Amino acid sequence: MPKLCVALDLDREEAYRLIESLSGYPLVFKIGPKLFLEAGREVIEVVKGYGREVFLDMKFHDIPNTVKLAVEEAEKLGVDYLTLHTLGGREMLESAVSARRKTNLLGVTILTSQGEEYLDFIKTRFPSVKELALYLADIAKDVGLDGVVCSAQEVYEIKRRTGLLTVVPGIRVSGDYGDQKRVFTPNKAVSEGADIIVMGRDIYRSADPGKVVERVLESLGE
Ligand SMILES: O=C(O)c1cc(=O)[nH]c(=O)n1[C@@H]1O[C@H](COP(=O)(O)O)[C@@H](O)[C@H]1O
Repeated sequence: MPKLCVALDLDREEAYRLIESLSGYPLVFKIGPKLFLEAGREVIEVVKGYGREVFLDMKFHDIPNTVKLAVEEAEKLGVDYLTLHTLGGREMLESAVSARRKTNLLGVTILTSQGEEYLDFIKTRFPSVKELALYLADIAKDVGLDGVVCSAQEVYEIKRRTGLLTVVPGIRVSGDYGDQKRVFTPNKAVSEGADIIVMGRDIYRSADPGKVVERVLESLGE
């Protein structure tokens, strides 16, 4: 059964209100840098207190030793999912895997806010963003990551090639794309092979977040 992940790109108080109001639904809650810097580990405890899964989205991209130390700390926090950039390179990813115990390590391939213009500097090797995302997903598989973050544009091919857990942001039910470029509906993403879809603004900016969550879960067959 695919999962819905709610991105809590909010203030501490707003995030706590939203977590509480949505705590009855089987959701994954994603904590990014803004909320983590403001609320710290307390927000992780709040989510866990409701018995829900925690996705700590720090998107590490640093030298191998620094990333390894960060993964060790995330393990101590007991988060369920943790992100790092596959563009950080094979050695960095292997170093992260060496520190991983229980947390699902997710390699971000190409951000959903990036489009074809991103490729200008590596065009000779990769004719499209999709090709580059596939290449990075293959590395993620190779080094032993648990999953990848990718757009719905390439998730089918990534799933087919790697069998990894697939996490797909850039999901919209409204027409307001904001900064996202590669955008798909929940159904389309899931039918292409997404295991977890990530939704932020369409939920937390809605007048009735619970209703949006219910509709999305319903359409996913919950
Ligand atoms: O790693 C992520 O979660 C992520 C990767 C990516 O390629 N694109 C992307 O949008 N995200 C995250 O997914 C969420 C999407 O939020 P909305 O665009 O508001 O639905 C944000 O928290 C982003 O940080």
